[in-house]
Amino acid sequence: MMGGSPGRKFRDALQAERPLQIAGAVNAYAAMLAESAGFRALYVSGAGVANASHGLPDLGVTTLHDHVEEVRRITSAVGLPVLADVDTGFGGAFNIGRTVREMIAAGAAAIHIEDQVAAKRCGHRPGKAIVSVSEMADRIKAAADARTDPDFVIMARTDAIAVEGMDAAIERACAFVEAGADMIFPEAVTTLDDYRRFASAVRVPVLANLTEFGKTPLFTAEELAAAGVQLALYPLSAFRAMSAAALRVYRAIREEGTQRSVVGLMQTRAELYDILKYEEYERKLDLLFEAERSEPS
Ligand SMILES: C[C@](O)(C(=O)O)[C@H](CC(=O)O)C(=O)O
Ligand SMILES: [Mg+2]
Repeated sequence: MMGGSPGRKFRDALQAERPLQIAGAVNAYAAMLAESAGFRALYVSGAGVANASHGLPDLGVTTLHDHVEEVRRITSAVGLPVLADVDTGFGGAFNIGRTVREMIAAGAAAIHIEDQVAAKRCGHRPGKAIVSVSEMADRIKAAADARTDPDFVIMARTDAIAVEGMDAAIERACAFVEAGADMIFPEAVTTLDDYRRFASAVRVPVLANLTEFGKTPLFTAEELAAAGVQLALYPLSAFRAMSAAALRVYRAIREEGTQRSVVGLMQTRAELYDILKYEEYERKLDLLFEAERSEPS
């Protein structure tokens, strides 16, 4: 187990694996599943917080508190470093400072903050609008200034490719690094060559967002490594799979009057307990009660 602050652990994980694969986890149990599958880092997706926890679209409706709460639940359940999506930072400079402090207190290792206007959209949908380079640079400065742990990672996301094109997006990314961003998340990249261009221009780690049904092809880790990408994000992959499976189960029960045809889709009780370390808890209870019984009254 690597030691240090969550930010340190995230930076160490990046050294241990190229690209560092980061798994989206929509709740604490999903985080445990990802940990058991061997991931070294986790992601709290803004879309995940909105869709999975609140039944809302990813349109800037959720609050700092909603995101922090999700991070806290996950960092309480697993020891892996967590990258948290904070959308546009939840307000002006003071709000962004508060966002960073609250995220550090909740145990996050890193945040990504984007250059969309506050009424943000999913990065893979049309109709995005972005703030000026200087306004976004101010967001980064406010975030970096609020850091209470120097290893806490501030990642700048730019949504500019869809709005202003590749050249402008690369120029922006360079300005954000200048303003203090530790890593860059270019959103909705469409080719490996574009990743290569980003990686060689910014000289800090670049993240590829491999969200399904979006604008970025599902490049492999190997392809991304060859293009100089250092972080590979799978924000909603497990959530999409869980949702499809859940709907099949709900429908089968309604249509067939029994769940028998879909039991094969389910994780068994034994598998669930294995992930939760249920038996360890039971043993602890037994020991506690034994101790109580043997205490003289
Ligand atoms: C990465 C992302 O910001 C998220 O909130 O998970 C989304 C993912 C998605 O909507 O597929 C985004 O790319 O905007
Ligand atoms: Mg998001």
